[in-house]
Amino acid sequence: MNVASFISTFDAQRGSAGFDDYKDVMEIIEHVRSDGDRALHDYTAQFDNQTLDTFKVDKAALKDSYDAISSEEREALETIKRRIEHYQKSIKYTDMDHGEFRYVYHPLEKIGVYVPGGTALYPSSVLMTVVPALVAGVKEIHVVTPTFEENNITFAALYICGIENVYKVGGAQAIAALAYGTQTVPKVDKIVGPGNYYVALAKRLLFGEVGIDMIAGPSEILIYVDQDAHIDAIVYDLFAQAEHDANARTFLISEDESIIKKIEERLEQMLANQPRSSIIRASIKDNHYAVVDSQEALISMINHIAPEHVSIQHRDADRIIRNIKYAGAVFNGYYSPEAIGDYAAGPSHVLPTDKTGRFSHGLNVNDFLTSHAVISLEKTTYEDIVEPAKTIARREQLDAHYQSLNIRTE
Ligand SMILES: NC(=O)c1ccc[n+]([C@@H]2O[C@H](COP(=O)([O-])OP(=O)(O)OC[C@H]3O[C@@H](n4cnc5c(N)ncnc54)[C@H](O)[C@@H]3O)[C@@H](O)[C@H]2O)c1
Ligand SMILES: N[C@H](CO)Cc1c[nH]c[nH+]1
Ligand SMILES: [Zn+2]
Repeated sequence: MNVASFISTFDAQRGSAGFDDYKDVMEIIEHVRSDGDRALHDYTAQFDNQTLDTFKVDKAALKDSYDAISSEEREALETIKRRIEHYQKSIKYTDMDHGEFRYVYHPLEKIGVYVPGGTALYPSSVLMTVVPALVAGVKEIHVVTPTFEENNITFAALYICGIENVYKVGGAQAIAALAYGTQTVPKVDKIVGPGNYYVALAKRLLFGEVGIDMIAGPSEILIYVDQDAHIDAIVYDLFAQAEHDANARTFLISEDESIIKKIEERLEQMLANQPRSSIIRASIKDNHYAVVDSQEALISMINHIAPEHVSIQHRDADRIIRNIKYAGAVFNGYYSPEAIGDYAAGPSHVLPTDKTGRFSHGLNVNDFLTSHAVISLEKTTYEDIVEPAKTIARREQLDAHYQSLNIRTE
């Protein structure tokens, strides 16, 4: 497929929700808003097959989970946590004080974190969301997750982060619970974190009632290769995103048609023995690859789709990466596979999907801060800048504005 038809097929197939999906998720949201915990019980039974006495996780259960993981797992979580902390601390804004104007930053008071748990455990998503929030100074963090097994590594990661408020509930109903509050789950100011199609749709619908970080839905990767690509490594890189969800998207691009053919053949062979092969097969569509005839076409394709992950395993990687404007995160070369970013590189793996990278960015410490300007002018500065303000106030025919400015110059 060439680039133009690839882009139009992509746009046509894009998972923008149909009316029925909106209707279903709106119904879930409305039920949670009016019936609180009772609705959470209903949906947890319907979608997660769980009948729970309470959603709130006992603090002791978090500690038990921590005690139950191996020392190797504990060390891995702690090492990754330190790396994420280090990265997030280095990008925290500091106050800029120029004497007259400054911005002040405050951590958000009360946030909700969605940690996915439908088809896999996500302790890495605990670290990638909670650590930036802690670095920002958020004091009250409430975590929802459809993680029901006893002594699990997601709870262990929460314990390591010192999180005490955890609720076993997932999907759109968990987002609605955090947005409106229920008898058990408190209303928060902002919800962050990734999740499947239903979670992403609920965040979309509830934005405004509650703050959201971004649309971080089903995973995506675009991989650009040249003829020297390591075929098996590329197949695993594609599988690694496809295995998250039947709605994940993978794109394989090259100017060399023969390498695409080789990767596609190998992909079929390797799929036979791959765990989660049915999810992978559902996710990898027949038309997920394209042959580009120029790197300019590739770059415009990337900037159009703004994929969650772009992996460039091509001899011209540096030149291409310089020209990418919109993407969740960009991975340069063979030793920067996307999966290292999922766990240990440092930047959060919570990234915008479904083209929303054109206007939003990966989760970071600044998503947990609000800011406001403080303007304090002396008479001389006021007099220096007031005339253009008066001119525009007059032109806007907002007389009180004009008088408010003018009276101070008389
Ligand atoms: N973009 C990112 O930054 C990022 C990061 C990590 C993971 N992810 C994505 O997170 C997702 C994890 O998905 P998951 O499903 O394993 O876990 P999940 O926790 O996101 O979703 C599970 C919940 O979905 C709800 N659900 C399932 N089927 C439903 C239906 N038919 N109707 C209504 N609700 C339904 C259930 O309540 C269940 O608890 C994947 O899509 C993965 O790609 C994205
Ligand atoms: N690739 C996912 C984001 O799309 C993040 C993740 C968590 N664990 C493994 N992978
Ligand atoms: Zn992943």
